[in-house]
Amino acid sequence: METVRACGCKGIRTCLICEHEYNIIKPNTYKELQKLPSYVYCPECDKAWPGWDINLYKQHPNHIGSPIAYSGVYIQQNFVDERETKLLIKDLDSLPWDISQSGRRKQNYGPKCNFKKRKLCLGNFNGFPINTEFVQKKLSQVPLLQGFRTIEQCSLEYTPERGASIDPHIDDCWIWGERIVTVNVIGDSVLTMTRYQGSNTRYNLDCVSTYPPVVPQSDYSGDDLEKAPEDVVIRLPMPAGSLMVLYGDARYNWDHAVLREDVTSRRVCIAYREFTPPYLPLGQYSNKSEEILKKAQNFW
Ligand SMILES: O=C(O)CCC(=O)C(=O)O
Ligand SMILES: [Fe+2]
Repeated sequence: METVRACGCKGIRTCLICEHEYNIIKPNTYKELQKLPSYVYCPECDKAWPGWDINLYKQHPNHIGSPIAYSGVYIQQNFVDERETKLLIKDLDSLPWDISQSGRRKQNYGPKCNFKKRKLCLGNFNGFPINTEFVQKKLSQVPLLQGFRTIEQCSLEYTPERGASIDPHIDDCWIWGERIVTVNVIGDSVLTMTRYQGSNTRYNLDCVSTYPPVVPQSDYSGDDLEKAPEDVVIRLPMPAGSLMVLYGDARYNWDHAVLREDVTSRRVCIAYREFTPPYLPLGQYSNKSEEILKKAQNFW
């Protein structure tokens, strides 16, 4: 699909709008993944239980079946309350939304990054909207996020009308640090995890071995639990108001995706990213990031 599309999709990315306009038929990832063994992660017991329906996590502590361990995910429910959610949505919607790919809209505040050439520049980055400052303050209170310095904040909007989704991917590993933070503002949804099978050259994964981990690697391997099959799907709940952090194994060894079928009402989340160690103060490339880190302290 090389046609320039008004919806914002390019190449292999599609949404309902361009699929209808250009009669694009795509394999149904949701249906395909449903054929595999699947587990639903429970934030309360930090284990994944057999099943597909995301509501299964709500059965805690009365889960059914044999759980498996799933490492590298932290979910804090009710991270933002109803009053904060209402304020946040009103304030985000008072700022312009840009169209993005696969039916999403976004509000991106951060430096310009060329992932292919591994080049970073300030662009027009001037910090973050003042009305979102309280969220960053709350993030700084989370023990797992000690030392997290936000350098990119990106609001994302998904609607069922546009059939919005995000294809399975790993976030870039040259510039974006270990902890991938998402604040789910409205619209319960699901992050679907599948094992990454591709090469080390994609997503700049080859950079990971060149810097130290930020989150200490735990020695707990879930030894007492059953092992996950190779071809497995792990479903992570993203209820409205919750905080999610991906790190370690879940961050680097698994693709994450938001499937169209899991967007049943308007969903808005805010994604936060930090620099990799070489771009932090004292890092090898700190001279390239100094100005950006300064701008990132600003709220306008
Ligand atoms: O919408 C989400 O929760 C995931 C977004 C995402 O994976 C990304 O922006 O890289
Ligand atoms: Fe991502």
